Amino acid sequence: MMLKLQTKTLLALASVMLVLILVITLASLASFRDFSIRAATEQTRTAAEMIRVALTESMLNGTIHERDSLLNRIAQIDGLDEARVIRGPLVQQQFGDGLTIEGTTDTTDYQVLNTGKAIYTLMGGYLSAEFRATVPYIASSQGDVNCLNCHAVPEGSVLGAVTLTASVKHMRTAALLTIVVLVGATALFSVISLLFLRRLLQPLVTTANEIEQAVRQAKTGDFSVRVEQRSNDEIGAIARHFNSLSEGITTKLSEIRHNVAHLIQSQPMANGDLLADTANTVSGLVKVSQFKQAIEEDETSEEVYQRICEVIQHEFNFTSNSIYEVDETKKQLNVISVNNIAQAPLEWCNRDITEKCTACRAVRTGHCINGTENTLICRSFSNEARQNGKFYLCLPVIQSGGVGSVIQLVLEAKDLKRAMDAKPLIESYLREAAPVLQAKSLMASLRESTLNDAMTGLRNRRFLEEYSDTLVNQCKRRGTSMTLIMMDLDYFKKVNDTYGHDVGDSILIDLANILKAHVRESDLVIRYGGEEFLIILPDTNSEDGFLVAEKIRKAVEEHQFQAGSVLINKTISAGVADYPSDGQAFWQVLKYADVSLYAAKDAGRNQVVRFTPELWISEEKY
Ligand SMILES: Nc1nc2c(ncn2[C@@H]2O[C@H](COP(=O)(O)OP(=O)(O)OP(=O)(O)O)[C@@H](O)[C@H]2O)c(=O)[nH]1
Repeated sequence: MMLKLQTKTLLALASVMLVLILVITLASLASFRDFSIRAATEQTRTAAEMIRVALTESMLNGTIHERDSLLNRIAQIDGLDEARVIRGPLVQQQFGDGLTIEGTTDTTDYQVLNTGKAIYTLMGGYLSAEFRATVPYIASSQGDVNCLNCHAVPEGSVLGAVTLTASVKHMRTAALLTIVVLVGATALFSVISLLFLRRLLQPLVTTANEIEQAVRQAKTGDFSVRVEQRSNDEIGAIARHFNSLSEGITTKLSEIRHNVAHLIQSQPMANGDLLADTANTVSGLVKVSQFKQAIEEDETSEEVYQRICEVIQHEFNFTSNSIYEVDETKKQLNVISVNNIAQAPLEWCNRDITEKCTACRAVRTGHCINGTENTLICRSFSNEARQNGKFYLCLPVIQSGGVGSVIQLVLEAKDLKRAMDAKPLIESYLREAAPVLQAKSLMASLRESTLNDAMTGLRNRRFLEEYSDTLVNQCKRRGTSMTLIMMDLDYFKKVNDTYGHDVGDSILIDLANILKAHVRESDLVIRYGGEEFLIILPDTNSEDGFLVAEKIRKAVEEHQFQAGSVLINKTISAGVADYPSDGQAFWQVLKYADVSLYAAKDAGRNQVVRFTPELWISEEKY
């Protein structure tokens, strides 16, 4: 059980006071007892001396036989209760037993007669009111009267003793009275002190209780509780400072909250704990900023999407999700990832969204599609998923005013609240990702454009420079060969000269289409120079490659090109070389294909020549 501050202080003070009273009582008792004994000792010693003098005088005067009445008179002295003389053995020997009362009565008498030392004692215990003194009379030849004149005893021997009893009752009464007064005064002082202290502690205790209450509330994020300022002393100052601290925290937190709301464009999550909520949201924003830094340094949009996946999975713990991207034509949706797996098959939406991107409601409207309450809001959400109790939240990523991609969270009933709470922060991530994704895709298409030939749409020589290593590595990895076909239009100059460059251009475009139409999707058609084209056939040996080249040659020969208002026929010549059987270096094989092309030209054109080592007569090394 926790003792309150006030109770503890009052208990401590009460204990101190009790001990003080006890000490005062005991000290008073001890000192009064000591004083009583001293006073009674002095009194009885004086009385004993008087009796001795009186007895000596009686002996000298010959009235010793009247000593009985002398002792009775002495016993009448105020404060003395009894005076009794005891005759010692030597005196008894000399003068007989004496009076009956002069015999020894108790051990104290014997002890005094034997030792010659006086005994002073309180009779009957510590608080007794009766004091007894048994004082010996010692034979001495010194002083006024020589005892040895009358007593036939040796010097220093014990003649007898006198036992006196005196009442110390009046002293005890006085002592008890004093103690009562002292204790009473101390008790009164204690009570007054306790009351005063209680009054003094009251504001401190009340303020402390209120602060404790306010701190308790503050721990739950509620800083609205204020403490009443009851005085102008330090306690009042504590209350005042506490209030201004709470005020400051509330204001600053509200300010932070306001700024955070501005940043995430929504009210931050609020579970009632202002501090914890704000801290959570701020740390969420810090992560958003770190995310932004990371994606800016990423190279491709794929890496950015990968990071979005990681955030959704690890930061927000939504494992079922999809990411879709609107393609360049703005007509289709590409699946970027499903459940964090890149380019996985569609799982949560119908196929129609990939064929027509406006089938996706998020793409069509550019708004967040909240399928957490009504899963029928988007018809493209998979029926199967709906029947399996799945919900969804689709967040569009807006780029240049249009939807660039869509992040879809697929949820179970237990995740709905969590998803709605997380939505503003996820949207913050997406807002940061949007311009970066746009920049990456612009960069990619820019880069793509530098690798393509603008007129024919074919890859260009620059692409070949970048891609040749990949092609070679693929061949090595798969253990296959690839065929390079270098081809050139025959007498193309004539076309330009006769029909003009525009006709020449259109013939080149037509030729590019013929070439593309006669190779596989995986083959590469490159505009290598003006009217020179290179076809790369991966995983193809030179025999098959030769057949492809021949097929193309034939197709061109049979094709009629539009030259202004007339149709004309054109032919091509081609040289075929094979990597790696003709050469170990890509550019060497390319040169061999070129050499073969020129051999075809030399042989009369409109033909395909397969490279043979005899064709290579140059000393030039690669
Ligand atoms: N219209 C047009 N002509 C081009 C283009 N690139 C190159 N040429 C022309 O193609 C012609 C090539 O001529 P030549 O190298 O003499 O070859 P050719 O006339 O085809 O004769 P052979 O190759 O020997 O059969 C030149 O007149 C170039 O100007 C282009 O993009 N458009």
